[in-house]
Amino acid sequence: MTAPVYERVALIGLGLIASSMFWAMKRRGLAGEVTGFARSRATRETARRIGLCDRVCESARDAVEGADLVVLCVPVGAMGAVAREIAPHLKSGTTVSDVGSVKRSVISAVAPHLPGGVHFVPAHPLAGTEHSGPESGFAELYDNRWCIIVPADDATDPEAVARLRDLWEGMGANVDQMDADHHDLVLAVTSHAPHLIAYTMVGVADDLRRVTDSEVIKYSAAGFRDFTRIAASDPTMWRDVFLTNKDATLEVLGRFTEELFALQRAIRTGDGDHLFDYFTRTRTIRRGIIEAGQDTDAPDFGRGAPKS
Ligand SMILES: NC(=O)C1=CN([C@@H]2O[C@H](COP(=O)(O)OP(=O)(O)OC[C@H]3O[C@@H](n4cnc5c(N)ncnc54)[C@H](O)[C@@H]3O)[C@@H](O)[C@H]2O)C=CC1
Ligand SMILES: O=C(O)C(=O)Cc1ccc(O)cc1
Repeated sequence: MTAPVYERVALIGLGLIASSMFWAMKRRGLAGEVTGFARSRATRETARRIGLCDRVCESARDAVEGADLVVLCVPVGAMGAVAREIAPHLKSGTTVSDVGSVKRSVISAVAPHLPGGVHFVPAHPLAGTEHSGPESGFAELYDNRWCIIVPADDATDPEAVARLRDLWEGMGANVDQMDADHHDLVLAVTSHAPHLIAYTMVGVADDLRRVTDSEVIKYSAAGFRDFTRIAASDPTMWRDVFLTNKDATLEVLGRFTEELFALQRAIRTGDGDHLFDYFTRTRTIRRGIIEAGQDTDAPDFGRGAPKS
């Protein structure tokens, strides 16, 4: 057990990410009391039944009252509305953070609502699964994964940043810091575009089912199974990710399409050298990741550098 990093933490939105935070905080005694709120009554009832949060409140206002840290764990498109609702009830000196997969749009949507005296320290744990809801969380989700802290501006109180860093490290994560635009571009390459490609591939296979009958499922190889896992991710969350990280995702998809066309052309023209060289280059990238110790064949990404 460690000393609590925060006496009072409020989690708004009680799905995979918030529930994993709760169990991870409890595992190491990182928070005195954790309150929670979710919009749906059914989610609040489930949370109470499984002991998720020390106190599940009937309003966001009650949950944040007196909190030292408030973490917004709702879909990216809902962050602004939640910030507006809680803003008048935050005490001075509170830190507001979030866990959204996109940072620039969350900063733009949340920051204008927060009163002076409240520290805004956005963050993004690079850890998740295709499951959602209060029952999908587990204490180990963040172990040895990256969490990226993205201070809203240069004037952010360094002590507030350091404290949030302590919390994420206590929950098992390795913490890095980045600016919002860089974060959104990196994530468009490593997470957002790959998710869209998985959604597309599963959609294509489903279209072809008319031709292949149930063989798509029967003979699906490991690669395709990974696609189906990713394509089972929450539709609301991913709709919001693409709508709010529009520019970076479109930039990456533009480059992806160009490369795909070049590979398509190589196949059509029988240009084996092009295919061989391309696959040799990509194999080197994969080997580099393994040598850096950033992959252990885990199904999800975001494994942080091993703790020394
Ligand atoms: N699922 C993943 O793998 C990861 C998700 N994230 C980010 O974390 C955030 C939460 O994602 P998950 O926990 O996976 O979602 P989830 O779907 O499991 O949970 C979301 C929760 O927010 C609640 N909610 C939705 N709108 C609300 C509102 N307006 N007011 C109050 N509660 C509301 C829902 O009822 C639900 O309890 C998202 O912003 C997502 O981008 C970040 C890293 C990984
Ligand atoms: O399950 C997977 O493969 C993921 O990619 C998890 C994930 C999804 C969204 C994020 O913003 C961060 C991590």
